[in-house]
Amino acid sequence: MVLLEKTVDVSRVVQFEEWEKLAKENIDHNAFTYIQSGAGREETLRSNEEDFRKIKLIPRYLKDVSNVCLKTNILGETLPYPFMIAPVGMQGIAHRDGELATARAANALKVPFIASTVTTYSLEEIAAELPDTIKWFQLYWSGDWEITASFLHRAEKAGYSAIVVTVDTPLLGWREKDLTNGYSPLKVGKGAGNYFSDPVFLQRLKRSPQEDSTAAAEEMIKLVLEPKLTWDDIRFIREYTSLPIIIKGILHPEDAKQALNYGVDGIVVSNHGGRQLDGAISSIEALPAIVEEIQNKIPVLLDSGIRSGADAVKALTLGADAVCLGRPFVYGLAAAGQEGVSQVLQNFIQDLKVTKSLT
Ligand SMILES: Cc1cc2nc3c(=O)[nH]c(=O)nc-3n(C[C@H](O)[C@H](O)[C@H](O)COP(=O)(O)O)c2cc1C
Ligand SMILES: O=C(O)C(=O)c1ccccc1
Repeated sequence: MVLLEKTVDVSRVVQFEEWEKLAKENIDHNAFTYIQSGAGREETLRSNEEDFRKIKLIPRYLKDVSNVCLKTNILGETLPYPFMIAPVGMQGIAHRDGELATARAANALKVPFIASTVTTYSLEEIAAELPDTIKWFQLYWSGDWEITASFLHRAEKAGYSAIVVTVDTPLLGWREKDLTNGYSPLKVGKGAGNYFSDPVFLQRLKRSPQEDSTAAAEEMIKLVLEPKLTWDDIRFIREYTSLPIIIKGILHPEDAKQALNYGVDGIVVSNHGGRQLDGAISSIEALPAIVEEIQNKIPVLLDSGIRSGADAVKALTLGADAVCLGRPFVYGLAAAGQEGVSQVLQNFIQDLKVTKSLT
């Protein structure tokens, strides 16, 4: 029997809310809720969008905008647009082809892709879909040094050109809706692409994932996040990789200063899309003080709440070098796979062009 997937024509889908609606209609309820929801009372999730609305643009005119340039430079590489794909794990919950579909769409538009540690597919399989664009690897720095070293080695070998260390997740946020649903994509093996293909991890197991996938997933969950880590542990990563290190999840100017003290190569101002500390400041509100602290010494990226070209322009104007897209592309993926991601990215690019021209 041939199963016909519902195909949606997304060529005229533009609004974030419309993508969100299509995603909701298209995928499992618990998976959708996992993607959409935030931690606690979702105050930070809401602030991320609301705080963009509080910032107003004051345009300047008569400045020949027949040829606006959207390019940006980060770590010595030129990006055609100031957009990147944020590291989002477990994309297999949104679409069968998961990160592979997203990577194909990003690659075609030369939008850089940040692969998560907890992807459905392995970092090598994802890298193979990204021959024409920048790829970075996001590390969930396991307390198991050997596995961490193995991931760093694999990422370097597969052609990733920077390591993004996420620091806002020493443990998972208090996500009330997922707790109510009893839903965890890791438990059902959707984030195991890298662990289940890792020689060091496989050695640790009594029974292989083929023999007992539930037990293997449980072993993996024990390893993914490590609450003991401190700034000094950054040195370990420095020792094990020659790639640039970018710290993701900075909200306090003092932590931006620490990043400089520890010699990291870039930061991402982020509250993890409101999924970690509820009550945390929005990324866009946190940005100016951090930019002030960094003084252009290293690139500053931002994510959490980017829904339009105007949001991107606000972040760029306040000093970000580029912004990362999270839920918008995930909804595109859930709505229509590679096509959906591609359409979301093209909308962002066109919207940014118009918005930049008008400012
Ligand atoms: C379903 C989902 C999974 C995510 N997984 C990761 C991850 O594995 N690693 C990481 O650093 N951030 C992860 N994030 C956070 C994103 O990288 C990004 O910070 C966030 O989505 C930005 O907020 P926005 O979606 O509201 O734009 C995830 C976000 C979502 C929605
Ligand atoms: O869902 C997330 O936001 C996320 O980053 C994550 C990280 C580790 C395990 C599960 C989810």
